[in-house]
Amino acid sequence: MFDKTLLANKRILVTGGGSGLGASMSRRFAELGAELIICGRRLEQLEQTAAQLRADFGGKVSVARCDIRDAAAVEAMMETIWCDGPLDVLVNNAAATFIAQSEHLSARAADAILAPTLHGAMYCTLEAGRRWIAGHHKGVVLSILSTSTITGRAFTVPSAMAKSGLLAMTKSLAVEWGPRGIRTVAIAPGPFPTTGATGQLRPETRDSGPAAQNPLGRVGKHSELANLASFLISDQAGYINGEMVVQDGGAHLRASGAEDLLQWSDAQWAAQRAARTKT
Ligand SMILES: CCC/C=C/C(=O)SCCNC(=O)CCNC(=O)[C@H](O)C(C)(C)COP(=O)([O-])OP(=O)([O-])OC[C@H]1O[C@@H](n2cnc3c(N)ncnc32)[C@H](O)[C@@H]1OP(=O)([O-])[O-]
Ligand SMILES: NC(=O)C1=CN([C@@H]2O[C@H](COP(=O)(O)OP(=O)(O)OC[C@H]3O[C@@H](n4cnc5c(N)ncnc54)[C@H](OP(=O)(O)O)[C@@H]3O)[C@@H](O)[C@H]2O)C=CC1
Repeated sequence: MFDKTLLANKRILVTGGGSGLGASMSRRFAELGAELIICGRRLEQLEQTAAQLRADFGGKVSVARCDIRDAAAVEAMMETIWCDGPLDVLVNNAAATFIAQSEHLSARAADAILAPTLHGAMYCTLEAGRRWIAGHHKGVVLSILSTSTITGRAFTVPSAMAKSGLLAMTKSLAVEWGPRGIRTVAIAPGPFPTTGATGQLRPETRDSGPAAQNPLGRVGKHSELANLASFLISDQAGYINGEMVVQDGGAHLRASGAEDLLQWSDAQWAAQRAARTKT
């Protein structure tokens, strides 16, 4: 659907690019000619994904082991990246969440979600943005958000708060950094099955499937999200700034996606907490 050179000469950092939707986006970006850097905490996972991309598309793919909760580590990663030249695109994809009754969230539990999802993405954005501005280089920040930014979402409140904060960042920086040649854009995905999302959000005891709840009767395909992301970061989308594009089959127009959990009994929630304690 795109010219095979859509992203040629683009140097792109994808946080959490070793697995899940980050890996699927990275795959499409590589196919469209981009040079990639993928970061995450699990080096082996990153190396495996990078090796596959190199084998399939032959382009340059590097890995950076980085926990984005650590501001100093993010700064060091950006320094290393910029040694070889500026980035053109940052994709804020890495995030964390889990389902929990909010009254049972400890401060550490809330921070476990806010730290990577909100703070980590902001550290990455600031480190890239200040370098783009200093070097008079154009840039794009694409953040992967959620429809919880529109509906709110029960039982994943820290995630909904973090994603809403990043939407505010996207809109605010569009105005502040637009004149410096930096675009900020976002995608709000609906349900796209990944090991991370399924493991954190859909325990076997949760019976209501997202496909059945969706107006289109299905979950999203990774290729659909990867194509939208490719367009938004490309020069073809050069006049889109400060926007979040929803890609959920219309699901949020019907429900926030947590309504089934309102039916859970305290005993079910206790079992959910106990299952977490055992792992
Ligand atoms: C909503 C749709 C949009 C978003 C979708 C996605 O993001 S999909 C992507 C989804 N992908 C991912 O999420 C992938 C990334 N996920 C991760 O890196 C990890 O799973 C983590 C950071 C979420 C938790 O790391 P960890 O287990 O090493 O954490 P830790 O040992 O450091 O504990 C810190 C505190 O948190 C507490 N706590 C932890 N889990 C639970 C729970 N299930 N239940 C309750 N509480 C929990 C734990 O008890 C502790 O508090 P305490 O007891 O000390 O007061
Ligand atoms: N899948 C879905 O249905 C939906 C997903 N989203 C959003 O899409 C994005 C991708 O989700 P998905 O692919 O499902 O999630 P996954 O859990 O599959 O992937 C998360 C990625 O983030 C990385 N990561 C997590 N914490 C850190 C950290 N502290 N530092 C660096 N990297 C980190 C992980 O790598 P590692 O563990 O090696 O660090 C992993 O590669 C997220 O922003 C999510 O909120 C939004 C709505 C729905």
